[in-house]
Amino acid sequence: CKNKVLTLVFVLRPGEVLLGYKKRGFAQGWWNGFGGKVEAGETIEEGAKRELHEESGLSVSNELDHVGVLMFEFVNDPVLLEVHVYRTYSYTGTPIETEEMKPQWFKHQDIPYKDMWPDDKLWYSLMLNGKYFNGNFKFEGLTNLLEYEINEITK
Ligand SMILES: CN1CCN(c2cc(NC3CC3)nc(N)n2)CC1
Repeated sequence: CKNKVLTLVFVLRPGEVLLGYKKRGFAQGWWNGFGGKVEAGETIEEGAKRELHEESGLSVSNELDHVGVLMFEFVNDPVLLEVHVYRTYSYTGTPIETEEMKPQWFKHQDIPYKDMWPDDKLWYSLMLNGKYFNGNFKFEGLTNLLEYEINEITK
C-alpha cells in the first residue's frame, strides 16, 4: 500500500471555476484546485474541506461531490499519488490570498492550462461538466506525461 492519498477541490459558480496560484512548495507557479494531504483521524472528504479552507478561506457546509480519482505513477518512484477530486457549487466566505495560494475565478475558456499540471487539460472538461471519472497517469518527472487513460464512469 504505497498510495499517498491527496485531495483536490474545485469550487464552481456559473461558467467559472476557482483556481489557486501556488506561491511556494510543490508545483510552485502553477494554478490548481485546492487540496493536499489527508491527516490521521479525518476522512478524505473532511481533509478536502480542511485544505480548501486553509488554502482559500472558503468553507463548505454540506456535501462535496466526489467526482473522480486520479492515480499518478512516477517512473522510478514507488509511491503512487491517489488524488480524490471533489467539486461543489455551495460554499460560504470570500476567497482570500494565503501564503500558499492566490485564488482567482476563471471562465472555462480562460483556464491557464499552460501553467497547470500537464494532465489537467485531459480531464478538466469532465470535471467542469459534472461527469464522474477515473484516470491513470504515468509521469517521468513532473512535466513529461508518458501514458494515460481516463474513463468516464456512471455513478
Ligand atoms: C497537493 N496535490 C498534489 C497533487 N495534485 C495534482 C497532481 C496532478 N498531476 C500529478 C503529476 C502530479 N495534477 C493535478 N491537477 N493535481 C493535486 C494537489
